[in-house]
Amino acid sequence: MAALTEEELIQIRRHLHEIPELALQEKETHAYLLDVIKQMKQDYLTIREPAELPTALLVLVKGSQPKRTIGYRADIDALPVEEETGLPFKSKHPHVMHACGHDIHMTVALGVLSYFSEHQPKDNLLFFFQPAEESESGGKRAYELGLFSGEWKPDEFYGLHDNPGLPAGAIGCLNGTLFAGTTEVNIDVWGKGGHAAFPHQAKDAVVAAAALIMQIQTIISRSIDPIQSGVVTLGKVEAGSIRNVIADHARIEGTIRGLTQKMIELIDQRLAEICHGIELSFGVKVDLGLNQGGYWPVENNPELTANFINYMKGEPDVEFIETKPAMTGEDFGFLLAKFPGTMFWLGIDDDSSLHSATLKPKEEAIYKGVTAINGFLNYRMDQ
Ligand SMILES: CC(=O)N[C@@H](CCC[C@H](N)C(=O)O)C(=O)O
Repeated sequence: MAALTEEELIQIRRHLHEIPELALQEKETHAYLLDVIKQMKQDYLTIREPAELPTALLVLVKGSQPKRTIGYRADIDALPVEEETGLPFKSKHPHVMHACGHDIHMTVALGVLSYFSEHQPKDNLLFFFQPAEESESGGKRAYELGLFSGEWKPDEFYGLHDNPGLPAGAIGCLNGTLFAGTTEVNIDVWGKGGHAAFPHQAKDAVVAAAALIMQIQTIISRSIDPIQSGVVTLGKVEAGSIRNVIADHARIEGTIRGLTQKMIELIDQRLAEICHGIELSFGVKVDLGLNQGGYWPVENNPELTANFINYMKGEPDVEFIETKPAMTGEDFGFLLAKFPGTMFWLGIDDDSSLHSATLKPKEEAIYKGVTAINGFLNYRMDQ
């Protein structure tokens, strides 16, 4: 089979888009990726399906004169979002959608892999199809399970994220911190239930949670140097069962973002203090759970990233855009702390933001992305 064509890649992307799966549940996606990869020329490929992380997939392409192993990572999970694009190939899985464009990430990786399955690379190439980027720390899990040891250890690692704010197919990057570090926040407020008519005999978890939410929103405006930046978003709140029963429990889930580890720790600390204050003022118990997982700030390696940017800037067929840091998180930050490398953006030109139910990436980005990455890898392997 020849390297995958633009039309074939679009069909692959549409199929992946139809079968989104949540973190660590990516069985159908894994099986489909495997099927596509097995149809490629196998002469230089070794495929690995790690039992310890069953939805992950690693493929090593044997180089002709290897000086190094270059890693390339694509994340494969989706989000609990009900799709509203109206596309003929919209998600077949209720309440799950590739709303972060990981279908594009996988397709670009397959395009690059199929090219190098036909044109043996000089260096070894390691493709890592990674489960669980949105939650459950797939990158960190893979590392801690030892998946990157021996011949599977990359000397340098690259990965992309799609970006609706950039023209389709444009490459964006920054030599520095590209993405924020994040901490998942879980808060349980425990009060005392009761009759709606007798609030003085209860400890209302809803009122305490409401006050807590408003106080948390003062952390960024009152405790953080305005010249620096951070984010606290509380995306999910659950409490109560019926209008006339005072709730004894409220659950709040959210995420903290900061461009440095110090910033994240400062926000974590203020959050703990505010939770304690709510306990005192409302007579409730507040359990605060913080989990950073592998969502460390995405720090691009200075030398490798300068080289990457230099190539992309000099390539007439690539539209390169120097970007600012973003408050998105990525567990590729963990892998870049273990292996030097570069994360970059691929433009998909859409009015909808990442994580929205109406995200519709422009598919012309796929082939442009594959071409830019193939060009960069060939350039890198000549160095
Ligand atoms: C690119 C992207 O959107 N990534 C996610 C990563 C989530 C990290 C973690 N589960 C959290 O919620 O903090 C993002 O939301 O930025």
